[in-house]
Amino acid sequence: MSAPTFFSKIASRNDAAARVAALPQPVVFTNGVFDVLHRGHAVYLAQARELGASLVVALNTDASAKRLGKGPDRPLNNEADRAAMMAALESVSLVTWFDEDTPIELIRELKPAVLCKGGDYDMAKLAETKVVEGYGGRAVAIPFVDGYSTTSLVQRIRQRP
Ligand SMILES: Nc1ncnc2c1ncn2[C@@H]1O[C@H](COP(=O)(O)OP(=O)(O)OP(=O)(O)O)[C@@H](O)[C@H]1O
Ligand SMILES: O=P(O)(O)O[C@@H]1O[C@H]([C@H](O)CO)[C@@H](O)[C@H](O)[C@@H]1O
Repeated sequence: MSAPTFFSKIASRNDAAARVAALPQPVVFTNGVFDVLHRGHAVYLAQARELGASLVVALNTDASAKRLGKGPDRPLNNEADRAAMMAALESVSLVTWFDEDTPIELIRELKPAVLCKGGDYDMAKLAETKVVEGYGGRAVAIPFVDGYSTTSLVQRIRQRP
């Protein structure tokens, strides 16, 4: 049996710029850990995709994700597994990674037309917003879907007897 075609949506950091340039434009970009997927992520990504013709998801590498301090054993899913789950979603056009603390360098390189985060972020306070607006792009917060977060899901699973 051959590998599912969605694996072809995964691009190395080195290949990301060329792959993004070949996507239908305008490109929407988002970033994050996306450790254990939940409904909030699925709705968020589908709504982000509607803001353009393609959606690029940049995942924190495992080393970068660990530095965010979400917990000593986070991420629970490694970077290759998180990328596979992202690529399997219909709303996602391309998946890549970044190893820094923020996606700023990658955004400078890819120059997406739209930068998205969930409504748990104030876009006006993000350094990424200045970068995107600096080349004529826009930064958009997608409404938060209440009651869904990976951290609360993991806590609930761990509390079960
Ligand atoms: N419930 C939600 N509704 C809308 N957007 C969300 C929701 N949860 C996360 N997002 C967005 O998804 C992206 C990735 O978020 P992240 O992987 O940190 O999810 P999380 O559930 O908050 O995880 P954690 O609890 O581990 O911090 C971010 O842009 C975030 O704003
Ligand atoms: O999954 P998260 O925690 O939403 O992802 C983080 O987002 C940060 C955001 O873009 C700026 O605060 C980013 O800097 C961090 O590297 C994670 O991707």
